[in-house]
Amino acid sequence: MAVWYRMIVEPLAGWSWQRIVASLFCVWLAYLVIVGIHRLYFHPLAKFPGPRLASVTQWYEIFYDIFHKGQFTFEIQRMHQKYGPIVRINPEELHIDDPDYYDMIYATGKPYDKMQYFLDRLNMPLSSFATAGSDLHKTRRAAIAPFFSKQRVSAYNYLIQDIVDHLSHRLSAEYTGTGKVLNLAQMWGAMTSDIITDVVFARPMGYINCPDFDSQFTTAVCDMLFTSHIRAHFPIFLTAMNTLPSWLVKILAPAVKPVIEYEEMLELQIKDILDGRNEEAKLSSHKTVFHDILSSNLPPCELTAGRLQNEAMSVVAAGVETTRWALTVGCYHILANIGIEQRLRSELEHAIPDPNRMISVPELEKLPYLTAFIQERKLIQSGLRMAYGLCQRLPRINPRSPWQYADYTIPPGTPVSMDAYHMHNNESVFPECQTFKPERWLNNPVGPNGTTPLGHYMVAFSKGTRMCIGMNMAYSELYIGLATMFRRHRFNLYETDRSDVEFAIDMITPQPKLDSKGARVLVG
Ligand code: HEM
Repeated sequence: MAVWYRMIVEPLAGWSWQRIVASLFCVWLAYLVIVGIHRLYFHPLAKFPGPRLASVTQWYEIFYDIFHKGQFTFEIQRMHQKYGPIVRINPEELHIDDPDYYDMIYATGKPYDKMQYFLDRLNMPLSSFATAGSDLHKTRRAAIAPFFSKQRVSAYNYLIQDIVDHLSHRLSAEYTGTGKVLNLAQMWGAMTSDIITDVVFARPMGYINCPDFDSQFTTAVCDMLFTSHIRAHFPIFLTAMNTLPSWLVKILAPAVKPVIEYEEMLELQIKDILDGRNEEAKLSSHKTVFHDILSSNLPPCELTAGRLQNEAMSVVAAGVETTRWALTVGCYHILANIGIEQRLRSELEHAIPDPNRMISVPELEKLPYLTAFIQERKLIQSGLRMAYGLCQRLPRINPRSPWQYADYTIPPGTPVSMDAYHMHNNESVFPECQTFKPERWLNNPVGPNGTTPLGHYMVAFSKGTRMCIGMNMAYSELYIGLATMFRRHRFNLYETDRSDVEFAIDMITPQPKLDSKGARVLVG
């Protein structure tokens, strides 16, 4: 008989089940106490400041993420107010609030990893975005990078302008002067979804034709974000969900049905592409991201349908919600500040005499006020809690050497995070950071040291080797979308105030208060 049986099972033979359960409970408690003591006094991060409870248990973060609905980013801010610029926010991770340290963590050309447990959040483990190790990430990113270069994105600008023109025609036909209420987030969501599906798959889905611009696709992307904390903290749910047949999951969890349908749709599209059946792509005037991936140096194991589906999902998830929210918040602040709206309109009218003949993105980039506005919108995305790209922290790991922060030596392998929310809320860099001021970006402003350009502290797209790969496309969407809409249409806010665009809930991307009906306007 096995030794373990003689040592463990035989002595328990005479025990009642109550005694066994009570004993197991005591062993579990003792284990927790030992782990807690280790984390508090003997862990490599024991000397770092922070709430003791957060150092002892991950449940501190879970409480704010899940039970308090996306409030951990705000809790981190409170920790910094109490404990200083470096805090231990959970048993294994540090967070830094110091704008001058950003370049150290988010450095270019450094082999820094991402944190594994964060990567389950979006259920796309094979994407570049969710690849923890820096070497594999570098290979995967290199395969999609050419597609997102400035030059290639410039070549797609006509597609973006076409989609925005279509949207603009719809506003003229259906909304202008009719009293019909327009939900800005829905409109921009339909647009960003169409831009991505057209550019990525060369298979435009026509979401901008949906009644009220209410596209199921955008809703699915949003729903995906709303389950992200549960997936991050309890990956078992994800594993269980992934092993069940999708028809069953759709019945058991109807809320995730649109997400699953969306994934299935992507899978079919990718199979079409791999089988050469993607007719739209063949007829299309431009290469899709898959042309780049398939003609890259990636080995065959990196070119499976599952991997490509994950990559596509990540591009869609990263590109739809971020840009949609940025445009929505941008519009709100233009309309809520009459002086800003007038100044922007007069610049656009001067630069674009005929509203039906829009100018190119490079020409739009030269308009100082529109550019300042877009910078300030980015600032607001992160700093003023009104909008964001990604509001959640972005942990990085230096696996081989320590980082030094002030007197603290951070052990190799420790996840260290910073985020745009703290960066852009820093009063020493952005005085009156709660005020929306495009003017702060005019005349080449500098940071607090008097020499570093202010733009250096803008991190909405992050920095370094893992920074946003879609930044050029996002800029094109912002320039073309805002310039076209404000050159051609007049909007008045409808039953909407700042709380409808204010960052209240962290679901990786910022979400407004739960009972918001959205930023809405009437088109004049
Ligand atoms: C205003 C709009 C946008 C903002 C603020 C934004 C922000 C960001 C940030 C902060 C990251 C870094 C995430 C991390 O470190 O974990 C990121 C990554 C990424 N973004 Fe964006 N993004 C925007 C638009 C887009 C668009 C339009 C696309 C694609 C069409 C896109 C595709 C991606 C991808 C694929 C990554 C992962 C890159 C990698 O891991 O190498 N993003 N984005």
